[in-house]
Amino acid sequence: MISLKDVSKKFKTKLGTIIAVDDVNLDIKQGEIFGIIGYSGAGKSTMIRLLNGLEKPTAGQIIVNGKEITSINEEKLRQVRHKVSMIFQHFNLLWSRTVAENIAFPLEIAGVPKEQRLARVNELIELVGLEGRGNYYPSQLSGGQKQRVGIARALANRPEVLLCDEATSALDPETTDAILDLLVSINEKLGLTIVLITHEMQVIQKICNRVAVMEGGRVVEEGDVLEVFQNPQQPITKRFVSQVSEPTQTMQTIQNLLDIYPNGKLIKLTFVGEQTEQPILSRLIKQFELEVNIVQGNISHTKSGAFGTLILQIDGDALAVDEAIRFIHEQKVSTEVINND
Ligand SMILES: Nc1ncnc2c1ncn2[C@@H]1O[C@H](COP(=O)(O)OP(=O)(O)OP(=O)(O)O)[C@@H](O)[C@H]1O
Repeated sequence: MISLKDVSKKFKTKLGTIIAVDDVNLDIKQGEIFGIIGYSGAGKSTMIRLLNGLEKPTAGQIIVNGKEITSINEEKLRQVRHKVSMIFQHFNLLWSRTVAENIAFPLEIAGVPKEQRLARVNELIELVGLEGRGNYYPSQLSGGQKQRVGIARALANRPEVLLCDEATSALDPETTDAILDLLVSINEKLGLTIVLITHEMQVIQKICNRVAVMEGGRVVEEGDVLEVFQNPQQPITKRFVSQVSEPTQTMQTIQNLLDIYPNGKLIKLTFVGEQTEQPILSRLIKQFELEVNIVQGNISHTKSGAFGTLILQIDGDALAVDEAIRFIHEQKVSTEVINND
């Protein structure tokens, strides 16, 4: 559906050249929800602007729905843009227009006759759950309702791709969940491809099929969400995953335990699927004469399945501790020793 081949984007500034996107290769499949995650300055916004043709790459090719958008003329680019729609963190609504008039706006620009426009607007109002709000002004709506208007407006001309630019970052956690559920239902009902950029791993965990992690303009890791959660490779990915699986209090407890018991070992186990059903902990305690302390346990649900993490503190004879870790490893449970660094 969308392919990026060796794409780079450089900006020339007074302070020198900034490489916002650095040699990126990506393939986003039709009908999937694809997440791009990174901290501020990683290059996410530039990526999304490249995908809708608002920026031209300095090098490389971008193919959207079979069309190479890097070299086509303005007229053809407009046609492609018609199929690629966008929603924004701050909604970008027209404040002097009602909900219905906001949703109708792209239809007016596309020259859709009034009667069809009205019918389409009503359909969209129902789709996004804003029945009865058509005559409200944006100032009379909650944040979540404003984003629903943004989504309805983005869908008006039946796009094939929806780009979401930090679409839930201005919303509280409950409203975020409701908007993410709406995006999933739209993706399923309409078969729409969704590409979202975010700095929140919860968003990726909840709705994405696949994820790309960006750092310094590069895609440093990419894969199925469940796999990336289970087995993050890069330090930055590990940090993002721990946003979800290890609350801040746990990190504090871990630090305290490392300080109090410098001799014991803290290990993190990651389970997936049927591994979660094995009595590994009781076997460990029966087989080894060690002190085993549960620091934290957690189960995270992703779109393609659940995985669990368990942080244990094991103390006792150093050789027995190493053997116990080997034992856990043999049960095909991913094991990581947490060090004081
Ligand atoms: N038009 C521009 N001119 C010069 N530099 C730019 C321009 N747009 C982006 N940059 C620079 O490119 C880098 C990547 O920026 P980008 O906005 O894409 O990152 P981001 O991950 O979206 O971060 P944020 O969430 O803070 O917007 C930054 O160093 C930024 O300052």
